Amino acid sequence: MSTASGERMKYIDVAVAVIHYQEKYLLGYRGSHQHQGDRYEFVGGKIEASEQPKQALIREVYEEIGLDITSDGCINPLGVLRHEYLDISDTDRSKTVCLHVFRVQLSPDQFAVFRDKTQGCEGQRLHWVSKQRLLDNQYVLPEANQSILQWLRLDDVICITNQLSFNDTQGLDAVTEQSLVQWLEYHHQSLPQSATVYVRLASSSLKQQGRVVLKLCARRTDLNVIIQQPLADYLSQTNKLPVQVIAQHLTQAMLEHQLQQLQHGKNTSISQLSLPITVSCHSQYQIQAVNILAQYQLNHKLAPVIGAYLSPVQPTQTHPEQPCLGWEQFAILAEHCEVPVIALGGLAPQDLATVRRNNGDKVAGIRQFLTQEHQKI
Ligand SMILES: Nc1nc2c([nH]c(=O)n2[C@@H]2O[C@H](COP(=O)(O)OP(=O)(O)OP(=O)(O)O)[C@@H](O)[C@H]2O)c(=O)[nH]1
Repeated sequence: MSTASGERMKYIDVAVAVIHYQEKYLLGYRGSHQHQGDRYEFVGGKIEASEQPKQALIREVYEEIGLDITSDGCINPLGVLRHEYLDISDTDRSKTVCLHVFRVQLSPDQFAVFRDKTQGCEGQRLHWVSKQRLLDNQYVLPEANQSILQWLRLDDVICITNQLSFNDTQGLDAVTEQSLVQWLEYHHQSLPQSATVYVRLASSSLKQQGRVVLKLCARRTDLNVIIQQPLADYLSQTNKLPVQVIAQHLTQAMLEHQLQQLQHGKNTSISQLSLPITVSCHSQYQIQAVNILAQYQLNHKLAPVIGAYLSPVQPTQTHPEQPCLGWEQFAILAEHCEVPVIALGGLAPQDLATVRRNNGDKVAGIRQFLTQEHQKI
């Protein structure tokens, strides 16, 4: 594509492999002559015209490091990122890359063969690095990769709290002291150590909800907490946002509202908080909405969308009659989502491998994620 002044605008699709074995991640190193050179990178390269992203991924991984990822291990999509680079040659005005990012989880046998490799098939340096150091930005990566790190920061397993009912029969919009104590005690006992937890509270005043979240965070300083977006805003405005809060959540209704804003040419009304965003969705239409919102946030350098809960996958104990997606439909919908998909509904933490075989990346739930047997902290 050329502009009136003859400057070219390039657009390239790239397959990117986030290869890891447990908490060790594989990075290559880009030569100084390459675009975004002298930086670490994930293994990957351009998708050819005749290829699907996953085919290109398999080819690139084989060409670059000699690993056949079709035979063993597990591949699942993480998301799609479009990023405009302006740091390029005089003849090109800009270059937009569309990164199709996949998680490639190696089997123990694959890792045993590759753990000592320090050089790829094209002579490039290879490094196995710890997840902690990778996420701490110890390795300078191409600009577009910041979003990938944000995705990886969210835990693989997310607990959701039981609802806490508020009693507004007396027009007080207050949670009874007794039910609050019970709710806190139960979650204090049942949430696993260092869990990532979406604190789901029935609608009530933000003041009431804030009180509950502050009490939970005071008792369990080890938790990583996700709360709904209006509550995050409220706590931030009152300077009370606990440090444990790692993300703000949009319900399906909030997501659709944001989409309407964008369709009417308005900006989203999500606050300027830089807290990453998670969203709930149930249909192809809502996945499109997630993709539009995620790209908008990225283009405007706003808080990134780091995960989409897609539910219900299986029947749940509380709503066995509710129609659910089933794995086949889940896999089709998840494939179209441009941020990592969190499977929810009738699942247990042990289902993570099945989730990943079906294009999801993380697993969430209530009953089977909270355990009374968990050791008291
Ligand atoms: N392989 C890889 N490429 C990435 C990553 N992140 C990212 O923005 N890119 C961009 O995606 C494009 C990948 O192109 P490439 O590696 O096939 O080719 P290249 O531009 O380095 O060299 P070439 O044009 O001589 O083949 C580059 O513009 C690169 O900056 C990443 O983690 N891995």
